[in-house]
Order: sequence, then C-alpha cells, then structure tokens
Amino acid sequence: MIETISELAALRERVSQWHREGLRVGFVPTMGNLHEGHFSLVSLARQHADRVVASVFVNPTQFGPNEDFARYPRTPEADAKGLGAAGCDVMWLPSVETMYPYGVEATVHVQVPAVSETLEGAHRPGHFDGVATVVSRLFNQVQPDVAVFGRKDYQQLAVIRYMVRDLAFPVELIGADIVREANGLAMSSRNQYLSPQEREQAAAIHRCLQAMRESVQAGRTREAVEAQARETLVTAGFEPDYAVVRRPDLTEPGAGEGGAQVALIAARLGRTRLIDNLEFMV
Ligand SMILES: Nc1ncnc2c1ncn2[C@@H]1O[C@H](COP(=O)(O)OP(=O)(O)OP(=O)(O)O)[C@@H](O)[C@H]1O
Ligand SMILES: CC(C)(CO)[C@@H](O)C(=O)[O-]
Ligand code: BAL
Repeated sequence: MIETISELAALRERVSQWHREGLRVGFVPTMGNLHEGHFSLVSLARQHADRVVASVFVNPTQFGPNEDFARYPRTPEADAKGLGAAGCDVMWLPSVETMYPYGVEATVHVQVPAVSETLEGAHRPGHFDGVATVVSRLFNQVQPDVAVFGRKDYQQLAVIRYMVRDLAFPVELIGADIVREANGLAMSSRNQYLSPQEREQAAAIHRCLQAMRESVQAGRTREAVEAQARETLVTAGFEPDYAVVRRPDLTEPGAGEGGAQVALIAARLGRTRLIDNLEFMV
C-alpha cells in the first residue's frame, strides 16, 4: 500500500526509520501526471533500493513567466495509484509553503552555471536554477541513498550530476533509458497537450534524431547535420529551438571526431514544446 505524505516531519520519521533498519532508500523526483516513463524510473529505483519515495511537485521556480505552470496537468490521485502499482512506498506531495518556507521570491537559490546556460538553459532562462534549487531541497527532505532521473531530460541529468559532485550530496545518481510510444514519440506529461493528429506528427522528432545519428556516423559534418535537421523539422511543421549534436558533456564535437555523442532536439508543435535526444557512438 502506498502512503501519501505531505508533512516534512512525517516524511523524516518514515525515512529515518528505514535508515535505522539498515534499508537503502531510492528516490524518483517528478512533477506528477505520471506515465510509463515515470513508472520505469520507479522500477529501476526498486532494483537499487529497498524502499522507494517518489515526489510529485510542480515546481514554480523552474517555469518561465510565459510557460505552462498554471495549466500543467495535476493528477495526484491517479499518480498515487500508478506509483503504488509500480512498487513505490511513499508519494511525497509537499505544498509550495513546505518547499519554499520563505516564499518563492525570497528562496535560497542553487545555481549550476557550468552546465545550465546552453541549449535548454538558453531557451528557458532560469529553468535549471529552479531545477537545481528544488532538487537540492528534495534531496535534503528525502535523504535518499540513490536517485533516478530520466535521460529524456539529458541536460537536467548533467546539471544534477554536477551539483551532486560539487555540493557533495551523498546520493548515487542513476540515469534511466527513454521510454517511447509505439511510434517513437518520447513519453512526456506535455504530450497531453497534443491532439491525436499532433501525436502522430510528433513522432517525426525521433525519426529526425535517428537521421542525425546516421548522418554523423556516415561522416557528414556536424554543421551540415544540424542544418538538415532544422530543415526537416520545419518542413514537418515544427518550430525548432535547437537540433544539435554534442559530446556527452554537451560541448561541441570537433570535425570528424569519434566516440560517444548525443543528438538533442527541442521543438514546438503548435503550443506544445517537446524535447528528445538520442545517444550514439561514432
Ligand atoms: N519518456 C520518459 N522516459 C524516461 N524518463 C522519463 C520520461 N519522461 C519523463 N521522464 C523522467 O521523469 C522524471 C520526471 O519528469 P517530469 O515529471 O518532468 O515528466 P515529463 O513527462 O518529462 O514531463 P514534461 O512533459 O514536463 O517534460 C525526469 O527525470 C524525467 O527525465
Ligand atoms: C526533477 C524535477 C522533478 C524537478 O522539479 C523536474 O525537473 C522533472 O520532473 O524532471
Ligand atoms: N521534465 C523537466 C521539467 C520541465 O520541463 O520543467
């Protein structure tokens, strides 16, 4: 039976009891409106821990003023059911006041400038400050031994890795594979904003990532691959924010460089902004 906890004292009591019993605690942070992608994170956490906590918190500090904070889907009852079925022990459901006791404006910020300013950070100014700020306090609240993040949010995982190392959080990080719909579309809460026709159209992002991988592996220059990808996306009805090839640390690979690389896309389809990526070897 999953337990929903909204008071910090009760969460602390539950987790410290587990730690006293010598149990390893896994943690999956989310913004709720959960789908199979999130549940795969819970399953992975279960493989690495004896007990699993998942948080559901739509974090105001990571949304820009013109973004979808107000309309972001909030479905806590369905989330609790799904988490319970996936093997989660506690759903941590804090209020904004619990998360930000001095208020959102007056909060202590955690910033990770080294990884935050490019790509998503360039298009969503302040986004990763909000993510690092909330994840640092979630780690302090939950005190997990291991935390699982999806590789769909590739740059987010890089930001969290940097923060964990730099601030010496005693948390092991695990990146989970991207879970996709049958047509290749990466699962995402924001897919709910898409019409049935747009859902089909949105699968073009994954096909475009695959084409980018093949072109890089065939020896085309990064610049040519990126230009072609933008053109493909525009032709398919998207407004791309970026379509790029990067090293795993998100720096630009040199001409003809081999090794591990990642193609990343962020693009708007109507009012919906989607991100996806594909890791590959050259
Ligand atoms: N399709 C997926 N496969 C693997 N992990 C995922 C997937 N979708 C989300 N996640 C991971 O779940 C965690 C919580 O993400 P979040 O609640 O923002 O879900 P989301 O579906 O990505 O929502 P959004 O539409 O806001 O991007 C993150 O670590 C994210 O990378
Ligand atoms: C990690 C996270 C839960 C922080 O709000 C969020 O950015 C997300 O859902 O990926
Ligand atoms: N999945 C990352 C959360 C966000 O887009 O704000």
